[in-house]
Amino acid sequence: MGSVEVTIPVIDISGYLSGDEESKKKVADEIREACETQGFLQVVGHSVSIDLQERYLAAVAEFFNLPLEEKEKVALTKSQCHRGYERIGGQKLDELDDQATPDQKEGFSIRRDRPLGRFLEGPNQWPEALPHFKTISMEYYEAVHQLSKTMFRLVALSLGLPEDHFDYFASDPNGICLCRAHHYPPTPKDAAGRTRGVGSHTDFGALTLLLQDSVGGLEVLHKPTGTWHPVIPIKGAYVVNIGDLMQIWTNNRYKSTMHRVISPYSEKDRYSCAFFNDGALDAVVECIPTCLKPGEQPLYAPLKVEDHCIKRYKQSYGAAGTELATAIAV
Ligand SMILES: O=C(O)CCC(=O)C(=O)O
Ligand SMILES: [Fe+2]
Repeated sequence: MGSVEVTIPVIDISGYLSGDEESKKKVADEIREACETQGFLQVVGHSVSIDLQERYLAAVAEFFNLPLEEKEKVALTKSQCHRGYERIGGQKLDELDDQATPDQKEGFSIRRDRPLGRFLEGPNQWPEALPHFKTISMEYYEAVHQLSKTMFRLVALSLGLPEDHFDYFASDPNGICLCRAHHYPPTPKDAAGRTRGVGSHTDFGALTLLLQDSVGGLEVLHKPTGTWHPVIPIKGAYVVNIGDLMQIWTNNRYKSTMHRVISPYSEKDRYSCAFFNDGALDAVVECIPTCLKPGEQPLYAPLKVEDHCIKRYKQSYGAAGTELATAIAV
């Protein structure tokens, strides 16, 4: 695939979690290097157990296996706060091609459960046909949110900032984190490599943690050559990538990289789950002064998370995203 080799670094963070100062520095250095080059890395030696990941992915597979009418009972289109089931083609995430076909994936989104409030704030929807799905999903949500907070701490250290610099954002109890499970149906040989699981996009938030099974298909763009490179699945690992907000904070020092899911030939279904930490609606993201080199100016105006999310939801959900944004504006 092209003549350049792009290897996504695998970083073991157990030394950081042990609290040993030397190891903390080493891990922070590795994170910096990965964020400055490709903006993607894989994390192992973390706090989420393989047992929990496996139980969760098994429950996700059970959910997507339900008859369509059961899944439609908890459809995202019935939610006023963007939670629940998205059928195949519900979202179109392609920033490179206007004519692209909608994404060939189903999704199921959850966030923190709360009363209906502002944009994206409200209750989750749960399938009655699968009573244990709520318990395991929320257990997984809490565990991956915890790891997300850890990753923000590591990113802070990697930028030479106090370790708790992003805590207000990553741990805000009013945060609008999104945990979205995906199902990509098997791809027949004649469609392999051409089926768009997810179109090319960057992630809107600050930092994404993705759990993927062993099927593969996630690819990242190497911008200088325009070539795509696979993120090889590693059992138990999280693919961590920089999102748009972190790119703004760091004035492009940390890269929010285009990625996509191309479906390889497979008789197996692919399952993945992405956790996006977008902070709270009122958070304002702007260039961190120490990320400016002498003589440099901020490349982006300060951005309120709420405005940014409304814009990006409209872009990727079309009419449905617009309805959602209008609903909250009144
Ligand atoms: O399922 C995957 O591997 C990636 C999904 C993704 O990039 C996204 O949901 O933003
Ligand atoms: Fe993504």
